[in-house]
Amino acid sequence: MGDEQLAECVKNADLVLIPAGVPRKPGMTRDDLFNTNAGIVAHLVDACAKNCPKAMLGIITNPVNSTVPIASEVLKKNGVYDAKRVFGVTTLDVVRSNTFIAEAKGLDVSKVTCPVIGGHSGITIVPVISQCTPSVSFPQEERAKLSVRIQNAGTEVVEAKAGAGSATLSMAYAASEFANALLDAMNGTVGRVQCAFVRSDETEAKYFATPILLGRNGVEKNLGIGKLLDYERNLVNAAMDELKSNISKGEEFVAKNFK
Ligand SMILES: NC(=O)C1=CN([C@@H]2O[C@H](COP(=O)(O)OP(=O)(O)OC[C@H]3O[C@@H](n4cnc5c(N)ncnc54)[C@H](O)[C@@H]3O)[C@@H](O)[C@H]2O)C=CC1
Ligand SMILES: O=C([O-])CC(=O)C(=O)O
Repeated sequence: MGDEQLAECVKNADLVLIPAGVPRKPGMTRDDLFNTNAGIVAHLVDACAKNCPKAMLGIITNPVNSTVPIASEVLKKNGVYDAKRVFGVTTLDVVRSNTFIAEAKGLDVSKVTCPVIGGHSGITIVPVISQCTPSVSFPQEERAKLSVRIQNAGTEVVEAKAGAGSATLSMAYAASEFANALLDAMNGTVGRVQCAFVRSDETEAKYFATPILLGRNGVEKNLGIGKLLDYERNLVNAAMDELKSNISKGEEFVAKNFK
């Protein structure tokens, strides 16, 4: 797509979802996509900054832990950054958690909500099973197994598709859940909550996914991490180094490549 077409495509948009870029192949981490996808996201967000500066942005392209900081830095360079309007879409981690918990407990998946906090790759994905609604309990060994399966679920799909891509359709489902919740909130529905990877003061990482109360202007309130089990707190601690390094990598990319 040429720049003019792109400008036309996003002109005056209220919400832009960005899933453009390459998906993983077996043996790759999400971070391995950085070299290809960083520039794609920066280019598309730059077009948004110039043609729909007030739009909500939902960044789906991996590595989300880096592409969200990239989007934010590009918006800053354009003088139109509003942290309340930039989201990394991590809903698929919640969809997976809900599904696996419902399967394990014989529950109706549409009635299960399990927050997932942190980031969107491997050990940075932290399912908070202790905060699941309805309340569920697992022996520690089973909780740990389930948490690791949720962390590796994207890789499980990439391996199963054996080079034919990643979880495209479940990502589309998750993105529509996220987008519909945000659109409802933008139109005045009160009480819409989604976990998303946003600018955050919850931890020492500048961006961190937590449940977010959505409103007309995007992030209405960050609902925070809440109470964690020691096991979950250890998962958050274990995520920190990778998360911070993914975030810096995104910021440095924009600092180096965009004047
Ligand atoms: N956040 C999440 O939960 C998830 C994120 N993903 C990520 O989403 C991205 C897309 O994955 P899929 O849809 O499975 O891949 P896909 O290959 O099916 O689709 C990628 C799309 O990006 C477009 N594209 C490629 N280069 C572009 C460019 N320079 N400018 C504009 N568009 C471009 C392609 O034309 C294609 O339509 C990948 O980075 C993947 O890792 C995938 C699943 C879940
Ligand atoms: O794992 C991948 O490469 C795609 C993705 O983000 C997911 O399925 O959650």
